[in-house]
Amino acid sequence: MTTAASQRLVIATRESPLALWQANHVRDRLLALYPDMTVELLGMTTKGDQILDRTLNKIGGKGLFVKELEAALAEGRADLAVHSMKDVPMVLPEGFAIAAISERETPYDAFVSNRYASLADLPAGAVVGTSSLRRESQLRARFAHLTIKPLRGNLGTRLGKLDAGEFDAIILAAAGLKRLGYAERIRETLSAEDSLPAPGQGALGIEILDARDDLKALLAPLNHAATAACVQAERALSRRLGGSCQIPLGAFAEDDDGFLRLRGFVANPDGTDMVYAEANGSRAAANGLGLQVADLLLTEGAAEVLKRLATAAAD
Ligand SMILES: NCc1[nH]cc(CCC(=O)O)c1CC(=O)O
Repeated sequence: MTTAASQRLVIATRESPLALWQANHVRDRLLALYPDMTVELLGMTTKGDQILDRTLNKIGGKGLFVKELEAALAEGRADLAVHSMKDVPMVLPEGFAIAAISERETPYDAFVSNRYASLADLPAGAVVGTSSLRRESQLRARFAHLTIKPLRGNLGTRLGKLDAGEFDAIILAAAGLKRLGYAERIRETLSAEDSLPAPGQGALGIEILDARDDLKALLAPLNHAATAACVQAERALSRRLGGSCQIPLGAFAEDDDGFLRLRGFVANPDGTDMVYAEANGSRAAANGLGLQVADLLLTEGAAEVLKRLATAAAD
């Protein structure tokens, strides 16, 4: 058994520029804590990166981005996998754990356009690119006059399609744009009222094999308690509602000195039957808060919305 100081760790990561930025960020933080450690990246291509002509909800959802990385952990080819928490399924496979969630970058969605300064400026028929049912339902609820078209691919690809004139505007996570140095392309940061973020948006998670107690101690300093509690509440809400990217759902928690406010919504993809709920609770009870807001949503109409979505998906 080597000590942490001289340990060699391998981080499994997707090879998109954003994933590599995130893996390098975790490596830098580890090296700052443990200067004598060796940290290497193992780049991998996932199914979610390969299949770009269909929307994620049609090809199996979020799990597509993490399965290959988990296989590398299980086979001992890597010690850690770094993920955007937004891409991590609500239920981890048996034997895996999220050992740390680092401090959140901005959680909000961003409006990006070469022609218009804000969402409210878009004229009738303007074409907005997004493949997220969460973003689409919220846009349609407030701006029924817009045309929503699918947009997939990594960040650079998406900006390229906007620049090629395929869209009047696109909606992206502000966090990814900031990390990759594209902050100046954000024309408007959408508030939580404009576009409630996705569970885990803007937060990074480090996944390990649950049995690796050695890594848990080592990674503990990278965990940010407030972010971890917010993400836990958001994910508990989403999990209770069967959360996946097949459901138009948002969940967003904010931590004010140990006191959480959690907001959630569910709607039809066309923005109708929008159900919204929120509640407050202590950081220590984050999981229960998620379940509480999920139950509020269910009793206020989300149960019917989810049932209709399930029926439609089975057709
Ligand atoms: N769905 C892909 C994805 N996963 C995480 C991010 C952004 C970074 C983050 O939320 O941490 C993005 C891109 C986007 O939604 O624009």
